[in-house]
Amino acid sequence: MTTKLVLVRHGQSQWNQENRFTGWKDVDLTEQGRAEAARAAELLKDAGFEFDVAYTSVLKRAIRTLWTILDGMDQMWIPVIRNWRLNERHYGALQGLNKAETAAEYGDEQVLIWRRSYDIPPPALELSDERWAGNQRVYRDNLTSEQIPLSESLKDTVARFVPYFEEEIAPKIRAGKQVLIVAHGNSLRSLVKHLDGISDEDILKLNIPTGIPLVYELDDNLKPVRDAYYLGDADAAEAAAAAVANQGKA
Ligand SMILES: O=C(O)[C@H](O)COP(=O)(O)O
Repeated sequence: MTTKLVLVRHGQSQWNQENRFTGWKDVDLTEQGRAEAARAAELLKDAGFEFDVAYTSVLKRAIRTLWTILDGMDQMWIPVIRNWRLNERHYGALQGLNKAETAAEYGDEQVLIWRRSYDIPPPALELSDERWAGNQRVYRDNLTSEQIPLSESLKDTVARFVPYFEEEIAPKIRAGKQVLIVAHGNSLRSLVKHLDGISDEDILKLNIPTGIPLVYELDDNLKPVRDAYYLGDADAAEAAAAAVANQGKA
């Protein structure tokens, strides 16, 4: 049996628009981001998707994207599960800084390492930093202090998201349920790495554009039976991914 799994990165957020490192900062969608989510709904509806369950993070840019997609598809009734394990990779002390300005200060190469290396985390937050996620009820009440990151590499993101995917989401897909996951650039990169078996080196080149549904067709072992593909205009998706890559250049 082949089962489809759809991944969507949230639409453009306020800090995407301002080109700032976002991570766990809970910024909302821009008007363009809302339009991207509405367009994703149209593409999914036209392709005939009927979802059984949806997963998202506890960050409003992803939640609102999911709401907009389900609203546009008239499937708002399906179960929605929010979990912090789908959150964006934590960007540590870089959260809030402008990406191009950071590249001008530290160099494009250093910013590429912080953004895309597999196991090198960005500089860590101090526990006393007002940006520390433990100051917010959503994390203080639901995570242990060890689970609240001060910074995360992609490897750290894989370590918190992929086991959740395997334990919670994979059984649903194996049971033939049509699953929608709306998450973030780097939490989705960690899942794509896992599904496609991408090496630690090659994952550096992978960029995921905002608001475009990425479709996997998976066999019973959750191995892709063909390359995953973006719905809609493939050239536009490729150009949008290239634009994401360029955000970290001076
Ligand atoms: O957290 C962020 O800034 C973005 O969601 C992803 O950023 P990146 O493409 O710079 O890793």
